[in-house]
Amino acid sequence: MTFHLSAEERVARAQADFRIGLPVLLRAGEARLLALAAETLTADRLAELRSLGGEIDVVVTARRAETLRARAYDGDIARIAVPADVAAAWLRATADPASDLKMPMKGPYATRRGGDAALARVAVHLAKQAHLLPAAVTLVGGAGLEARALEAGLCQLSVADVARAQPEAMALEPVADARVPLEVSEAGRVHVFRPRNGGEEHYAVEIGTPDRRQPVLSRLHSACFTGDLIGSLKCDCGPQLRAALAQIGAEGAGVLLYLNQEGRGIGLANKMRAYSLQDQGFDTVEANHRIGFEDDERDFRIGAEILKRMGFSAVRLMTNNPRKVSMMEGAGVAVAERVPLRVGENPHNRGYLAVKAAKSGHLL
Ligand SMILES: Nc1nc2c(ncn2[C@@H]2O[C@H](COP(=O)(O)OP(=O)(O)OP(=O)(O)O)[C@@H](O)[C@H]2O)c(=O)[nH]1
Ligand SMILES: [Zn+2]
Repeated sequence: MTFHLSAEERVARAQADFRIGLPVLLRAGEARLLALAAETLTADRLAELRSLGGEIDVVVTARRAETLRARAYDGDIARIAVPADVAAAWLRATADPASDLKMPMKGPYATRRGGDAALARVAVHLAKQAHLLPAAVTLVGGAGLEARALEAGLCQLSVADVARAQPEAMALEPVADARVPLEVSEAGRVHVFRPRNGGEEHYAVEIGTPDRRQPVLSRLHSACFTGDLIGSLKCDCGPQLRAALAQIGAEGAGVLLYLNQEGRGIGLANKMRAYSLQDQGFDTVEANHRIGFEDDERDFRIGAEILKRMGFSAVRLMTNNPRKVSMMEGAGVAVAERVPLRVGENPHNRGYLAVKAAKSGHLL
Protein backbone atom coordinates (compact mmCIF):
# COMPACT_ATOMS: atom_id res chain seq x y z
CA MET A 1 0.00 0.00 0.00
CA THR A 2 1.41 3.34 -1.00
CA PHE A 3 0.01 6.87 -0.88
CA HIS A 4 -1.52 8.26 -4.02
CA LEU A 5 -1.82 12.04 -4.43
CA SER A 6 -4.69 13.18 -6.63
CA ALA A 7 -4.30 15.88 -9.28
CA GLU A 8 -6.16 18.38 -7.02
CA GLU A 9 -3.84 17.60 -4.11
CA ARG A 10 -0.73 18.12 -6.21
CA VAL A 11 -2.01 21.41 -7.65
CA ALA A 12 -3.03 22.67 -4.19
CA ARG A 13 0.44 21.85 -2.81
CA ALA A 14 2.12 23.60 -5.71
CA GLN A 15 0.07 26.75 -5.06
CA ALA A 16 1.03 26.74 -1.39
CA ASP A 17 4.71 26.28 -2.32
CA PHE A 18 4.50 29.27 -4.67
CA ARG A 19 3.32 31.42 -1.77
CA ILE A 20 6.18 30.18 0.43
CA GLY A 21 8.73 30.86 -2.33
CA LEU A 22 9.58 27.23 -3.06
CA PRO A 23 10.22 25.98 -6.58
CA VAL A 24 7.95 23.35 -8.16
CA LEU A 25 9.06 20.89 -10.86
CA LEU A 26 6.68 20.90 -13.83
CA ARG A 27 6.60 17.99 -16.30
CA ALA A 28 5.08 17.36 -19.75
CA GLY A 29 6.34 14.26 -21.59
CA GLU A 30 10.13 14.55 -21.60
CA ALA A 31 10.11 18.29 -20.87
CA ARG A 32 11.05 19.59 -17.40
CA LEU A 33 10.79 23.11 -16.03
CA LEU A 34 11.44 24.46 -12.55
CA ALA A 35 9.04 27.25 -11.61
CA LEU A 36 8.68 29.77 -8.78
CA ALA A 37 6.40 32.73 -8.23
CA ALA A 38 8.13 35.97 -9.23
CA GLU A 39 6.64 37.72 -6.19
CA THR A 40 8.26 35.42 -3.63
CA LEU A 41 11.64 35.00 -5.35
CA THR A 42 14.60 35.86 -3.10
CA ALA A 43 18.18 36.74 -4.06
CA ASP A 44 19.42 33.48 -2.49
CA ARG A 45 16.98 31.40 -4.48
CA LEU A 46 17.95 33.16 -7.70
CA ALA A 47 21.57 32.30 -6.92
CA GLU A 48 20.54 28.65 -6.42
CA LEU A 49 18.82 28.65 -9.81
CA ARG A 50 21.85 30.17 -11.50
CA SER A 51 24.15 27.55 -9.96
CA LEU A 52 22.24 24.90 -11.95
CA GLY A 53 22.99 26.52 -15.31
CA GLY A 54 20.23 26.53 -17.92
CA GLU A 55 17.97 29.30 -19.11
CA ILE A 56 16.09 31.52 -16.69
CA ASP A 57 12.99 33.41 -17.83
CA VAL A 58 10.44 35.57 -16.14
CA VAL A 59 7.05 34.62 -17.57
CA VAL A 60 4.31 37.23 -17.58
CA THR A 61 0.81 37.39 -19.07
CA ALA A 62 0.29 39.07 -22.44
CA ARG A 63 -1.54 41.84 -20.52
CA ARG A 64 1.57 42.63 -18.46
CA ALA A 65 3.79 42.26 -21.54
CA GLU A 66 1.79 45.00 -23.25
CA THR A 67 2.58 47.41 -20.41
CA LEU A 68 6.26 46.40 -20.55
CA ARG A 69 6.30 46.72 -24.36
CA ALA A 70 7.58 43.16 -24.57
CA ARG A 71 6.48 40.94 -27.49
CA ALA A 72 4.16 38.08 -26.47
CA TYR A 73 5.00 35.37 -29.02
CA ASP A 74 3.13 32.70 -27.03
CA GLY A 75 -0.31 34.31 -27.31
CA ASP A 76 -1.52 34.73 -23.74
CA ILE A 77 1.93 34.75 -22.11
CA ALA A 78 5.43 36.09 -22.80
CA ARG A 79 8.68 34.39 -21.78
CA ILE A 80 11.17 37.16 -21.06
CA ALA A 81 14.83 36.08 -20.99
CA VAL A 82 16.60 37.07 -17.78
CA PRO A 83 20.09 38.51 -18.41
CA ALA A 84 22.89 36.76 -16.48
CA ASP A 85 23.94 39.88 -14.59
CA VAL A 86 20.64 41.21 -13.23
CA ALA A 87 19.60 41.04 -9.59
CA ALA A 88 16.36 39.63 -8.16
CA ALA A 89 15.00 43.22 -8.07
CA TRP A 90 15.06 43.28 -11.89
CA LEU A 91 12.79 40.23 -12.05
CA ARG A 92 10.54 41.69 -9.39
CA ALA A 93 10.22 45.01 -11.21
CA THR A 94 9.30 43.16 -14.40
CA ALA A 95 6.40 41.49 -12.63
CA ASP A 96 5.34 44.27 -10.26
CA PRO A 97 3.73 47.48 -11.57
CA ALA A 98 4.63 49.36 -8.35
CA SER A 99 7.69 50.95 -9.97
CA ASP A 100 6.25 51.43 -13.49
CA LEU A 101 5.78 55.14 -12.99
CA LYS A 102 9.28 55.70 -11.60
CA MET A 103 10.82 53.61 -14.40
CA PRO A 104 8.52 54.09 -17.38
CA MET A 105 11.04 52.55 -19.77
CA LYS A 106 11.83 49.20 -18.17
CA GLY A 107 13.66 46.88 -20.50
CA PRO A 108 14.17 46.58 -23.43
CA TYR A 109 13.03 43.00 -23.03
CA ALA A 110 14.06 40.03 -25.17
CA THR A 111 11.18 37.59 -25.43
CA ARG A 112 11.58 33.95 -26.40
CA ARG A 113 9.72 32.52 -29.36
CA GLY A 114 9.36 28.92 -30.51
CA GLY A 115 9.53 25.82 -28.38
CA ASP A 116 6.71 24.68 -26.18
CA ALA A 117 5.28 27.27 -23.78
CA ALA A 118 2.81 24.89 -22.08
CA LEU A 119 4.85 24.49 -18.88
CA ALA A 120 5.51 28.23 -18.61
CA ARG A 121 1.76 28.77 -18.97
CA VAL A 122 1.08 26.38 -16.08
CA ALA A 123 3.59 28.32 -13.95
CA VAL A 124 1.73 31.61 -14.48
CA HIS A 125 -1.59 29.87 -13.83
CA LEU A 126 -0.29 28.66 -10.44
CA ALA A 127 0.87 32.16 -9.48
CA LYS A 128 -2.57 33.55 -10.33
CA GLN A 129 -4.35 30.84 -8.38
CA ALA A 130 -2.10 31.61 -5.40
CA HIS A 131 -3.28 35.27 -5.57
CA LEU A 132 0.28 36.46 -6.14
CA LEU A 133 1.47 38.72 -8.94
CA PRO A 134 0.62 36.79 -12.14
CA ALA A 135 4.22 36.07 -13.08
CA ALA A 136 6.63 33.15 -12.68
CA VAL A 137 10.37 32.64 -12.79
CA THR A 138 11.31 29.51 -14.72
CA LEU A 139 14.43 27.46 -15.36
CA VAL A 140 14.88 24.98 -18.21
CA GLY A 141 17.87 22.83 -19.03
CA GLY A 142 19.56 23.05 -15.64
CA ALA A 143 22.10 20.32 -14.82
CA GLY A 144 20.46 17.32 -13.10
CA LEU A 145 17.30 19.35 -12.59
CA GLU A 146 14.94 16.46 -11.90
CA ALA A 147 17.30 14.58 -9.58
CA ARG A 148 18.00 17.71 -7.55
CA ALA A 149 14.32 18.58 -7.32
CA LEU A 150 13.55 15.06 -6.08
CA GLU A 151 16.43 15.12 -3.64
CA ALA A 152 15.22 18.43 -2.18
CA GLY A 153 11.67 17.05 -1.83
CA LEU A 154 10.20 19.66 -4.18
CA CYS A 155 6.63 19.30 -5.34
CA GLN A 156 6.20 17.79 -8.82
CA LEU A 157 3.31 18.45 -11.11
CA SER A 158 2.44 17.43 -14.66
CA VAL A 159 0.48 19.45 -17.19
CA ALA A 160 -2.01 16.57 -17.10
CA ASP A 161 -2.48 17.08 -13.32
CA VAL A 162 -3.43 20.71 -13.91
CA ALA A 163 -5.83 19.78 -16.71
CA ARG A 164 -7.35 16.96 -14.62
CA ALA A 165 -7.74 18.95 -11.41
CA GLN A 166 -11.40 19.83 -11.11
CA PRO A 167 -12.30 23.49 -10.78
CA GLU A 168 -12.95 24.52 -7.21
CA ALA A 169 -16.67 24.86 -7.90
CA MET A 170 -17.05 21.15 -8.62
CA ALA A 171 -15.54 20.04 -5.34
CA LEU A 172 -17.34 22.07 -2.68
CA GLU A 173 -18.61 20.38 0.43
CA PRO A 174 -21.02 21.77 3.04
CA VAL A 175 -19.14 21.86 6.37
CA ALA A 176 -21.43 23.40 8.98
CA ASP A 177 -24.47 25.62 9.29
CA ALA A 178 -26.20 27.34 12.15
CA ARG A 179 -28.94 29.81 13.01
CA VAL A 180 -27.78 33.45 13.08
CA PRO A 181 -30.47 36.03 13.84
CA LEU A 182 -29.86 39.08 11.66
CA GLU A 183 -30.92 42.72 11.81
CA VAL A 184 -32.95 42.21 8.63
CA SER A 185 -34.55 38.96 9.77
CA GLU A 186 -34.37 36.82 12.85
CA ALA A 187 -34.69 33.74 10.63
CA GLY A 188 -31.10 33.81 9.37
CA ARG A 189 -28.90 30.76 8.84
CA VAL A 190 -25.24 30.76 7.75
CA HIS A 191 -23.90 27.80 5.76
CA VAL A 192 -20.16 27.30 5.21
CA PHE A 193 -18.87 25.48 2.10
CA ARG A 194 -15.28 24.28 1.76
CA PRO A 195 -13.46 23.37 -1.45
CA ARG A 196 -11.59 20.06 -1.34
CA ASN A 197 -8.47 21.79 -2.65
CA GLY A 198 -7.95 23.63 0.65
CA GLY A 199 -8.85 26.96 -0.97
CA GLU A 200 -11.02 29.73 0.43
CA GLU A 201 -14.32 28.80 2.04
CA HIS A 202 -17.50 30.41 0.70
CA TYR A 203 -20.72 31.20 2.56
CA ALA A 204 -24.47 31.16 1.99
CA VAL A 205 -26.76 33.27 4.17
CA GLU A 206 -30.20 31.70 4.01
CA ILE A 207 -33.08 33.83 5.23
CA GLY A 208 -36.42 32.25 6.11
CA THR A 209 -37.34 28.96 4.45
CA PRO A 210 -37.27 29.61 0.70
CA ASP A 211 -39.50 27.29 -1.37
CA ARG A 212 -37.11 24.99 -3.29
CA ARG A 213 -39.68 24.62 -6.12
CA GLN A 214 -39.75 28.36 -6.89
CA PRO A 215 -37.00 30.73 -8.14
CA VAL A 216 -35.26 31.98 -4.99
CA LEU A 217 -34.49 35.68 -4.44
CA SER A 218 -30.71 35.59 -4.43
CA ARG A 219 -27.65 37.85 -4.34
CA LEU A 220 -24.27 36.63 -5.60
CA HIS A 221 -21.86 38.87 -3.70
CA SER A 222 -18.07 38.89 -3.99
CA ALA A 223 -15.96 39.67 -0.95
CA CYS A 224 -14.82 43.27 -0.72
CA PHE A 225 -12.93 43.93 2.51
CA THR A 226 -12.78 47.65 1.81
CA GLY A 227 -16.41 48.11 0.78
CA ASP A 228 -18.13 45.50 2.95
CA LEU A 229 -16.25 46.09 6.19
CA ILE A 230 -14.54 49.47 6.45
CA GLY A 231 -16.95 51.64 4.51
CA SER A 232 -14.75 52.41 1.48
CA LEU A 233 -16.30 54.92 -0.89
CA LYS A 234 -14.31 53.66 -3.89
CA CYS A 235 -16.93 51.05 -4.81
CA ASP A 236 -20.59 50.25 -4.17
CA CYS A 237 -20.13 46.85 -2.48
CA GLY A 238 -21.08 47.75 1.09
CA PRO A 239 -24.40 49.43 0.20
CA GLN A 240 -25.17 46.57 -2.25
CA LEU A 241 -24.54 43.97 0.44
CA ARG A 242 -26.77 45.70 2.94
CA ALA A 243 -29.50 46.52 0.39
CA ALA A 244 -29.62 42.90 -0.78
CA LEU A 245 -29.91 41.59 2.77
CA ALA A 246 -32.61 44.18 3.54
CA GLN A 247 -34.62 43.21 0.45
CA ILE A 248 -34.37 39.49 1.17
CA GLY A 249 -35.31 40.18 4.80
CA ALA A 250 -38.33 42.25 3.71
CA GLU A 251 -39.56 39.44 1.39
CA GLY A 252 -38.97 36.97 4.21
CA ALA A 253 -37.03 34.40 2.17
CA GLY A 254 -33.92 34.21 0.02
CA VAL A 255 -30.21 33.46 -0.14
CA LEU A 256 -27.18 35.74 -0.11
CA LEU A 257 -24.09 33.98 -1.42
CA TYR A 258 -20.86 35.47 -0.12
CA LEU A 259 -18.00 34.27 -2.30
CA ASN A 260 -14.47 34.89 -1.06
CA GLN A 261 -13.25 36.19 -4.40
CA GLU A 262 -11.83 39.47 -3.16
CA GLY A 263 -10.98 42.06 -5.81
CA ARG A 264 -12.83 40.25 -8.61
CA GLY A 265 -10.75 37.16 -7.87
CA ILE A 266 -7.23 38.67 -7.64
CA GLY A 267 -6.97 38.88 -3.83
CA LEU A 268 -6.67 41.93 -1.59
CA ALA A 269 -2.94 42.52 -2.10
CA ASN A 270 -3.38 42.68 -5.86
CA LYS A 271 -6.49 44.84 -5.45
CA MET A 272 -4.41 47.34 -3.47
CA ARG A 273 -1.84 47.27 -6.31
CA ALA A 274 -4.73 48.05 -8.65
CA TYR A 275 -5.87 50.90 -6.40
CA SER A 276 -2.34 52.40 -6.49
CA LEU A 277 -2.50 52.33 -10.28
CA GLN A 278 -5.93 53.96 -10.14
CA ASP A 279 -4.40 56.79 -8.11
CA GLN A 280 -2.00 57.24 -11.04
CA GLY A 281 -4.96 57.75 -13.37
CA PHE A 282 -5.77 54.29 -14.73
CA ASP A 283 -9.34 53.03 -14.50
CA THR A 284 -10.40 49.81 -12.76
CA VAL A 285 -10.07 47.70 -15.93
CA GLU A 286 -6.76 49.22 -17.10
CA ALA A 287 -5.29 48.75 -13.62
CA ASN A 288 -6.06 45.02 -13.64
CA HIS A 289 -4.49 44.71 -17.09
CA ARG A 290 -1.31 46.54 -16.13
CA ILE A 291 -0.70 44.08 -13.27
CA GLY A 292 -1.31 41.24 -15.72
CA PHE A 293 -4.85 40.16 -14.88
CA GLU A 294 -8.01 40.02 -16.94
CA ASP A 295 -10.80 42.48 -15.97
CA ASP A 296 -12.54 39.83 -13.93
CA GLU A 297 -10.95 36.59 -12.71
CA ARG A 298 -13.95 35.27 -10.78
CA ASP A 299 -15.58 31.87 -11.26
CA PHE A 300 -19.29 32.32 -10.61
CA ARG A 301 -19.92 28.58 -11.01
CA ILE A 302 -19.07 28.39 -7.31
CA GLY A 303 -22.29 30.29 -6.56
CA ALA A 304 -24.33 28.05 -8.84
CA GLU A 305 -22.92 24.89 -7.23
CA ILE A 306 -23.74 26.14 -3.73
CA LEU A 307 -27.33 26.90 -4.76
CA LYS A 308 -27.69 23.45 -6.31
CA ARG A 309 -26.25 21.79 -3.19
CA MET A 310 -28.88 23.69 -1.18
CA GLY A 311 -31.65 22.33 -3.39
CA PHE A 312 -32.34 25.35 -5.64
CA SER A 313 -32.52 25.21 -9.43
CA ALA A 314 -33.78 28.73 -10.28
CA VAL A 315 -33.14 32.26 -9.00
CA ARG A 316 -34.33 35.82 -9.11
CA LEU A 317 -30.84 37.25 -9.23
CA MET A 318 -30.07 40.64 -7.70
CA THR A 319 -27.33 42.03 -9.93
CA ASN A 320 -26.41 44.55 -12.62
CA ASN A 321 -23.73 42.25 -14.04
CA PRO A 322 -24.82 40.30 -17.16
CA ARG A 323 -21.84 37.90 -16.77
CA LYS A 324 -23.30 36.69 -13.48
CA VAL A 325 -26.57 35.91 -15.26
CA SER A 326 -24.96 34.02 -18.14
CA MET A 327 -22.52 32.09 -15.95
CA MET A 328 -25.32 31.10 -13.58
CA GLU A 329 -27.37 29.77 -16.49
CA GLY A 330 -24.31 28.08 -18.01
CA ALA A 331 -23.83 26.28 -14.69
CA GLY A 332 -27.38 24.95 -14.68
CA VAL A 333 -29.25 27.44 -12.47
CA ALA A 334 -32.06 29.20 -14.36
CA VAL A 335 -32.32 32.97 -13.92
CA ALA A 336 -36.07 33.59 -13.91
CA GLU A 337 -35.58 37.32 -13.36
CA ARG A 338 -32.77 39.84 -12.99
CA VAL A 339 -33.49 42.17 -10.07
CA PRO A 340 -31.50 45.43 -10.47
CA LEU A 341 -29.44 46.56 -7.46
CA ARG A 342 -28.36 50.16 -7.92
CA VAL A 343 -27.41 51.71 -4.58
CA GLY A 344 -24.51 53.53 -3.01
CA GLU A 345 -23.36 55.88 -5.77
CA ASN A 346 -21.14 58.69 -4.42
CA PRO A 347 -18.63 61.19 -5.87
CA HIS A 348 -15.71 58.79 -5.28
CA ASN A 349 -17.18 55.75 -7.05
CA ARG A 350 -19.03 57.54 -9.88
CA GLY A 351 -16.14 57.02 -12.33
CA TYR A 352 -15.73 53.37 -11.27
CA LEU A 353 -19.42 52.67 -11.88
CA ALA A 354 -19.30 54.45 -15.25
CA VAL A 355 -16.31 52.31 -16.34
CA LYS A 356 -18.13 49.13 -15.28
CA ALA A 357 -21.08 50.19 -17.44
CA ALA A 358 -18.91 51.20 -20.42
CA LYS A 359 -16.32 48.41 -20.38
CA SER A 360 -17.78 45.47 -18.45
CA GLY A 361 -21.35 45.68 -19.70
CA HIS A 362 -22.96 46.50 -16.36
CA LEU A 363 -26.59 47.50 -16.70
CA LEU A 364 -27.79 50.78 -15.33
N1 LIG B 1 -9.68 44.28 -9.10
C1 LIG B 1 -10.54 45.16 -8.59
N2 LIG B 1 -11.56 44.70 -7.86
C2 LIG B 1 -12.44 45.59 -7.37
C3 LIG B 1 -12.31 46.97 -7.57
N3 LIG B 1 -13.34 47.58 -6.95
C4 LIG B 1 -14.08 46.60 -6.38
N4 LIG B 1 -13.54 45.41 -6.63
C5 LIG B 1 -14.04 44.06 -6.32
O1 LIG B 1 -15.10 43.82 -7.21
C6 LIG B 1 -16.00 42.91 -6.63
C7 LIG B 1 -17.40 43.52 -6.74
O2 LIG B 1 -18.22 42.50 -6.77
P1 LIG B 1 -19.80 42.50 -6.93
O3 LIG B 1 -20.41 43.25 -5.79
O4 LIG B 1 -20.15 41.08 -7.11
O5 LIG B 1 -20.11 43.39 -8.17
P2 LIG B 1 -20.27 43.27 -9.71
O6 LIG B 1 -19.50 42.22 -10.38
O7 LIG B 1 -20.02 44.65 -10.16
O8 LIG B 1 -21.79 42.93 -9.97
P3 LIG B 1 -23.13 43.42 -9.31
O9 LIG B 1 -22.81 44.19 -8.09
O10 LIG B 1 -23.84 42.15 -9.03
O11 LIG B 1 -23.83 44.23 -10.32
C8 LIG B 1 -15.53 42.66 -5.22
O12 LIG B 1 -14.81 41.43 -5.20
C9 LIG B 1 -14.59 43.84 -4.96
O13 LIG B 1 -13.56 43.52 -4.05
C10 LIG B 1 -11.20 47.43 -8.35
O14 LIG B 1 -11.03 48.61 -8.62
N5 LIG B 1 -10.36 46.46 -8.82
ZN1 LIG C 1 -16.03 46.87 -3.28
